Amino acid sequence: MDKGFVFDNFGGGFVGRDRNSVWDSGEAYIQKRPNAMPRVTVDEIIARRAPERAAAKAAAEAQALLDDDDDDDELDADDDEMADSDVEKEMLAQLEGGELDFEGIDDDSDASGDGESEGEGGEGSDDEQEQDESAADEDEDAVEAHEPPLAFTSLPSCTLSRPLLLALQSLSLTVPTPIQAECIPLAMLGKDIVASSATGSGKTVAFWVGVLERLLHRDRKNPMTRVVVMTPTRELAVQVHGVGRALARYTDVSFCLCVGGLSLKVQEAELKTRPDIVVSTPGRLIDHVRNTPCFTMDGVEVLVLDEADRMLEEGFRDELEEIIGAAPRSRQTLLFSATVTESIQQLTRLSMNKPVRVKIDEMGAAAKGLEQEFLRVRGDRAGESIELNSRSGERHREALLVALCTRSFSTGRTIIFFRSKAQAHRTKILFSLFGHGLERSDELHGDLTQEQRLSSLKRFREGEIGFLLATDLASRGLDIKGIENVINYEMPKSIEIYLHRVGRTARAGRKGRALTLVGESDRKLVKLAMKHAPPESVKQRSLPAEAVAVAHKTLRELEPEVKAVYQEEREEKEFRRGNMELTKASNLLEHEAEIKSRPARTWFQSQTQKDAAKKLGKDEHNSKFSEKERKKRPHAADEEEVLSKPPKRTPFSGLSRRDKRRKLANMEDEEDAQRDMGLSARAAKKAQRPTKILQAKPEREPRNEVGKKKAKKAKGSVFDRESGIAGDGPSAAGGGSGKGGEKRAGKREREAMKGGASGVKNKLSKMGPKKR
Ligand SMILES: Nc1ncnc2c1ncn2[C@@H]1O[C@H](COP(=O)(O)OP(=O)(O)OP(=O)(O)O)[C@@H](O)[C@H]1O
Repeated sequence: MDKGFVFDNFGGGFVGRDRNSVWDSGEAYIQKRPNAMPRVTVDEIIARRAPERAAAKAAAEAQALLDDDDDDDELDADDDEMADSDVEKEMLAQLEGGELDFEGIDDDSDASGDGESEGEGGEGSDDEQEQDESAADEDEDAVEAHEPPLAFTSLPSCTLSRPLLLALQSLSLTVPTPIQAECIPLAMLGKDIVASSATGSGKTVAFWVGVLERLLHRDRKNPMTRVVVMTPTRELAVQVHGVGRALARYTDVSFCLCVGGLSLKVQEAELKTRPDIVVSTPGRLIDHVRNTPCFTMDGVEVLVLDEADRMLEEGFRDELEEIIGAAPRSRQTLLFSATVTESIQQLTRLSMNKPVRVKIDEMGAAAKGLEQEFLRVRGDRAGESIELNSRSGERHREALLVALCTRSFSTGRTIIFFRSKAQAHRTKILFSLFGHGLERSDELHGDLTQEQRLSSLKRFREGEIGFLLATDLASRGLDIKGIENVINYEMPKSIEIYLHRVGRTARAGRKGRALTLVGESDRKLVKLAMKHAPPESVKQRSLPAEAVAVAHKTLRELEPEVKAVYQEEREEKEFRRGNMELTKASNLLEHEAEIKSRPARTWFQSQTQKDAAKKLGKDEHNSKFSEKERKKRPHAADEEEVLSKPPKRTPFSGLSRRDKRRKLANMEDEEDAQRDMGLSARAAKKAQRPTKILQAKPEREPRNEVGKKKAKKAKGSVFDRESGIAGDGPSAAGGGSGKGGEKRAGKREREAMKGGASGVKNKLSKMGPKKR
């Protein structure tokens, strides 16, 4: 392995301008429904409302001319607005007071903050970046001018086939990255692999080359699906599929992309041709396994899980178990991710064959060219006037974001991550209304149609828009050339999610910048993020108070318009729903016979189960650092401890569903057997009991209610009382706890059973006289 590996200048962006041929937008798989109403976008609604807005603006200006005292208007504002202006004042005071420095981040490293407030410094850093870019471009030209080295010839101990070498060369991939150098030979040998390396280090090529090389030697007379590659998101599947096809362009290997949200029919038709490779998301793959007659996983020789740790999280786990169960045990399994967690270790123990662990970078290390900035959001502390997630707290963040995006993040492409779809959508509305370049933005999250999602991504990668407002749907694997900045609107809930998000920039040896808005409660995660970063790459950013205040004021003025857009969206949605119902009904009337004759599809999960799994997944994804946990462990020495803590083991941990069921059944059988044994022991003892015992009633002391209850519990079984065990002390009769007593008595009974009926007899004969 080349320890001193440095990326050449071609790297960074399978789907960028330079590698357009790799990118397959997945459009071919989109099923066009002629009768379906297209969804209206935020931009369309805003454009439609333009005349209304202009009229409202004109009216407001006219009113302003008539009304001299603007300040009085401000005072008339409702409570909310008062709260906002309070926020503004407080913010200004804090910012002007220079309170923005926070512990945990090197105080010496706030140069960028100073630069920002001076204005020129911020510009300067952008210039530097541009210079870097142009130098990089020049270098590219220079390298293109002379003959490039033959691709991947430096791979130790293996030789790749010519079609693959040619494809690698055509993609300007000449020297294998460390993860590729390690994994390709192992994959070609058919070994199971668990591989991890930093984001943007070339893991996709690492598994594709090994897989494709194996496929070149397949039995062509017997076509079948031999390789299944799975990814957690549809967009990543589209990208991975595109890279695979580009690498296989000089071979006869065939592919099929099977992801949710795209046409089932197109996929079914392709699966009929028995493609060598299927790239899929788990849900859709199960659908095909169950419902597409010609598709089976019986011939699968290689199973690849990209972003494997995510796939093993709640929400995907059950699906994955079903898929793994459907593939032959003799298959080769390859797991790749930048973050390898305990869940992967569990899988390796269960369903992999002596996997080789390849680890290039330290867990928690971000890409080398990444500059990490943190901007403190004041008032996120509990008890302060601006509460986290309160409306005013949210507006404070929005103002900071807008100020950032109109200033130092206004150039280059920026991906902004949000925890919720709702906030991503609201920000899209705000950006579009705000203008000043922010309207060049699109959203990417699960509330959009697949067509819209792919279109957003396409526009972003082609540079049509500068801001992609995304949820964690886009946090893993996406490799888009030219993403210079990542902004985290809020700190994600775990260090893994943080690493994946910021890993969308600074890929393949390029430089990039990630800025995170952090609150007081995020301090520990910030420390964790800094742990593996060189000190000079971590900076604290501040913003001029005036810029934030201006943004705040404008956003507040836009609020009525935001509400109007929401209203239009609601109406639009209702209308679309009605239209859909109508189309459905008319289809049913027109094609009733055909629809009813279709074989019923079977589903892996019902909609309720699906929703529950989705929710669980979401909770697990977002709650690695739940507030509850924080409160419970306020003095935890190191948050990493929490991360590395293995999940609580239950008797069923790590078992497949079938084994779980089997174990449960065995346990139930055992319980039944024990219960039967107990019953027969009791029956045996009963038979041995003297028929009549004449005993004077002991004199009873008066007891209070509690005493009565205790006495009732302490009575134990008839056997205990009569055999005298009860008299041995409170514990013997279960005096302390009725249950405990019963348990102990049960044990004795079992012991007695072990010794057989004679043992019982002996014991009883020993006890009998004592009692009597
Ligand atoms: N051998 C190579 N030489 C130069 N560039 C490469 C090489 N291999 C891959 N790259 C570039 O590295 C970039 C990142 O690759 P890839 O998407 O596979 O990273 P990754 O490790 O899977 O990242 P993530 O963890 O974010 O999924 C790609 O744009 C590709 O162009």
